[in-house]
Amino acid sequence: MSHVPVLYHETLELLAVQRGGLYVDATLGGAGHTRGILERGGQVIGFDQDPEAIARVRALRLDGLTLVEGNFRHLEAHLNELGVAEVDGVLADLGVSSYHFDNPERGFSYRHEGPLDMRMSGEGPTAADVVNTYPVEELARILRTFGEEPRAWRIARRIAEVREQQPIRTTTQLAEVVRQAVGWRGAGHPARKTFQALRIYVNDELGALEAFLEAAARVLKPGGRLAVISFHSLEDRIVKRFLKEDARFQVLTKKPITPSDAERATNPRARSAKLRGGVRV
Ligand SMILES: C[S@@+](CC[C@H](N)C(=O)[O-])C[C@H]1O[C@@H](n2cnc3c(N)ncnc32)[C@H](O)[C@@H]1O
Repeated sequence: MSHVPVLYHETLELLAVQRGGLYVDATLGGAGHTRGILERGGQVIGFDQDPEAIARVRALRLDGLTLVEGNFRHLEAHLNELGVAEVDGVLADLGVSSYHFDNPERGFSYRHEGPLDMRMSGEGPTAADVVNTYPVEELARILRTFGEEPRAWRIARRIAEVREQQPIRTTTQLAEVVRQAVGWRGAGHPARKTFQALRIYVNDELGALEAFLEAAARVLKPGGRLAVISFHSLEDRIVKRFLKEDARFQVLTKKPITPSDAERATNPRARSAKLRGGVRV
């Protein structure tokens, strides 16, 4: 298993890494982008809420990297604990990594049989808890809001029927319930949006992103840069609006930077990536 960093050169260029500068990588993952910052002479404080990701990167023993196991929504508090008041750049490459998708035990993929978990941090309610205990109206709202799933009601009702008989415990069980509810017409698995919705909800990804952007604005030095890679329209909308409307930033990306044809061809995970950046004024 490995994770190929998305928009690698574009992100490092946008961050304008300076030798001796201090950077936050809010989403370490496999430390792909972090290695690039370190190679350019920057120091990195790297966050990940997933203990497995932190352990993997710790084993790499990278010079110049300080590790923080925690949610990036608490960026400012963690930096305070480290005695750091301001930094030269902040990067976030949002969502889950290939390590998550490729490990069936984490429950992120409808393609592999595994427990219906989806928690990045391993704490709090699982996707199975949500699917098996939430009222049908609330399930439908989650699928509509976080999956932009037009057939949310139909799927939620089918989930409610099935769980009356027995709880839905695995990824492929849920994928099959969704297929029963809506059929399989177009390209792509019919459960894709349902899985996206549950993942975003279980990890409160949008709430964390909003808190993170606010914190980034407070910890960046004037002239410091913020770079964010998002993978779906809900998070991209939040990043775009924040950079445009917050007077503390000047937008560096009028249009988002997207992967080249070559990157799309070699890394399917990159296909929906959008990179946006701003400079702290
Ligand atoms: C797309 S991967 C990052 C990959 C990394 N840029 C690389 O090149 O190897 C996102 C990582 O961020 C972590 N993550 C997602 N949301 C987070 C949050 N709110 N706080 C801390 N870490 C988070 C995930 O656990 C995952 O390891």
